[in-house]
Amino acid sequence: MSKLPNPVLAISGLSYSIGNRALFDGLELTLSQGESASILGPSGSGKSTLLSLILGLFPMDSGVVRLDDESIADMSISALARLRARAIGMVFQFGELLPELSPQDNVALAAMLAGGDAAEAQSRASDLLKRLGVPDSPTVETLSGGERQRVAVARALINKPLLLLADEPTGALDEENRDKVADLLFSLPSEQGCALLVVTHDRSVASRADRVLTIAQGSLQVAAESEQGQ
Ligand SMILES: Nc1ncnc2c1ncn2[C@@H]1O[C@H](COP(=O)(O)OP(=O)(O)OP(=O)(O)O)[C@@H](O)[C@H]1O
Repeated sequence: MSKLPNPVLAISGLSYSIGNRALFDGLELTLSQGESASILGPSGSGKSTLLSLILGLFPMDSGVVRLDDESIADMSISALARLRARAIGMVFQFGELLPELSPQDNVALAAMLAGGDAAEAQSRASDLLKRLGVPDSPTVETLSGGERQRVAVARALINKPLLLLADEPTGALDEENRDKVADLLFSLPSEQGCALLVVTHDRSVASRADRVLTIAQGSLQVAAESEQGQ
């Protein structure tokens, strides 16, 4: 029997407090390539903080976060930055694109910053945007919200990440664009072989994931069906 690959993300015993409030207390989460999970939760429950801890943006109080089998707490800042660039793609609520650049330049820039060749980056960006159905435009400012968010997804994918993190990726979209972007995101684990972790308030988005989780008593629990909107 062939050996299963190690998980892309493995969190064990993660604890983190802000002041005297324990946001996480022994939180566990494992995600492998091809899998998706969503985290639902009210405002302030710690969803964005969890993503920041996974990215190693600030230190946890205790526990272990392993990305592509490397423990991030044991890494230097520069090694962690390289691991992030190589292994993680990130989609934010408002896209966070550079408004004066074209869709293609927004996407290609992410590949060039990761050390890719400029001509190859442009060609891959153009292919990816075509596949995601984004029209050409001199700047991203003239695109619709849904189109801009698809540019953000293309930018997150250009370096072929093992793990895609999305923080309220549909929070700024109307219902039609929300559904298109959610369909696209949740098609990626099987099409691209990445793992996907989405944090959202939106049950209809969350329910597309293989596992729908919620933060309760400092850890992740499977969300009740009533919470999942099913
Ligand atoms: N730097 C900080 N200093 C103090 N409190 C903070 C800080 N960052 C976050 N918090 C608090 O930690 C809690 C979790 O915040 P977080 O942004 O992770 O929640 P969230 O679930 O993502 O919320 P939302 O859905 O509104 O984005 C909140 O109560 C927030 O006020």
